[in-house]
Amino acid sequence: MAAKQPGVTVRAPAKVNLCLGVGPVQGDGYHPLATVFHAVDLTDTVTVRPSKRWECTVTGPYADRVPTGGSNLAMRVAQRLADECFEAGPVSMTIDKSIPVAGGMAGGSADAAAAIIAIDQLFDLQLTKLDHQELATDIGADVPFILAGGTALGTGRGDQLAPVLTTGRYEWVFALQDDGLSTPAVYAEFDRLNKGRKVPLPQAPEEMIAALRSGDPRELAGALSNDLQEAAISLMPKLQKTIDTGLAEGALGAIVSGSGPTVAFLCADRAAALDLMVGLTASGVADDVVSAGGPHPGARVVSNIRTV
Ligand SMILES: C[C@@](CO)(OP(=O)(O)O)[C@H](O)COP(=O)(O)OP(=O)(O)OC[C@H]1O[C@@H](n2ccc(N)nc2=O)[C@H](O)[C@@H]1O
Ligand SMILES: Nc1ncnc2c1ncn2[C@@H]1O[C@H](COP(=O)(O)OP(=O)(O)O)[C@@H](O)[C@H]1O
Repeated sequence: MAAKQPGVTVRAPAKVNLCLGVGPVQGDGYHPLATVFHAVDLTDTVTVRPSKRWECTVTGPYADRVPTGGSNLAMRVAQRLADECFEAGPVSMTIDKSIPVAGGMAGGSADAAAAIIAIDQLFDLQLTKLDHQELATDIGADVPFILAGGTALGTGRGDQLAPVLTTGRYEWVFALQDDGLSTPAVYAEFDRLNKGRKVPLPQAPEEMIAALRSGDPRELAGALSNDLQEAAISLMPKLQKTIDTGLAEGALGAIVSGSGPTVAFLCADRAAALDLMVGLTASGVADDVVSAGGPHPGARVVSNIRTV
């Protein structure tokens, strides 16, 4: 086993589901989805260096909420590749975390996607795109999209992807909560709320796809939808006030991001986003407020470290 360079740094984006259609739970415990993923320029940065022993350090505002052992999704990727590939071995990993933890923005998936690219390059494994996708799908349903980035239709568990044509750039404000929501708990709440109802299979989101092609943020705002929103609000009722406040403060549209509890607000432009950040911060309906634009590329190498 020999690393080809002293270190590799990869950056990976957060996502918001612009629409999230959820079908009835299947025998494997997963729900069939029809979702449009959208990557935004709120990113985590993962650096790997060859090491004699496994190490993981997390920095940034959410560091204390992220595991550093084998349950860290990025470490899981690195350890899997070390087990499976003769050329790969232990690494010292640093995760600089800006994506909220358990926020419905795929932060753990972003780190896992970054680790796939970083370990491949560090040990020159020469994995194919298909190898990347298969490993990503195995780690988690959101990981394949984070590798791809941009805006994409996700079906199956959310891991079957097709790119969606978009025009222009969209400005978002995200209202964050200190407490996270567990993804399995939100899906379980969706099942509980729908007990006795016939949940249809999710349909292709044609209105959303047309809105993205138009490039008009007002049209996009009208097409936002999330079948998990009711469940997320049921588990965290204060999110309804966050949504109402952001809309009253001028957001074009609002949606719980994935399984929540982050709320995503779509704004007319950058100036409107900055105004909304001020309004949301002053109202106290979020523990933190950040802005980001999309679409953004998927996980990418930002530097090959040449000196140790
Ligand atoms: C809800 C979504 C929307 O994009 O993301 P988040 O908002 O959590 O980031 C995803 O479906 C989350 O994807 P991800 O967090 O990668 O899920 P996984 O680790 O594969 O699965 C965790 C658990 O979520 C549930 N799950 C996940 C995906 C899916 N299509 N149906 C499900 O029921 C299952 O209970 C599963 O055991
Ligand atoms: N690299 C990682 N970053 C964040 N959380 C991680 C990571 N690896 C494992 N986890 C675990 O996964 C859980 C969900 O994390 P995250 O991906 O941020 O949430 P979500 O699925 O809501 O987007 C966390 O509570 C944490 O225990």
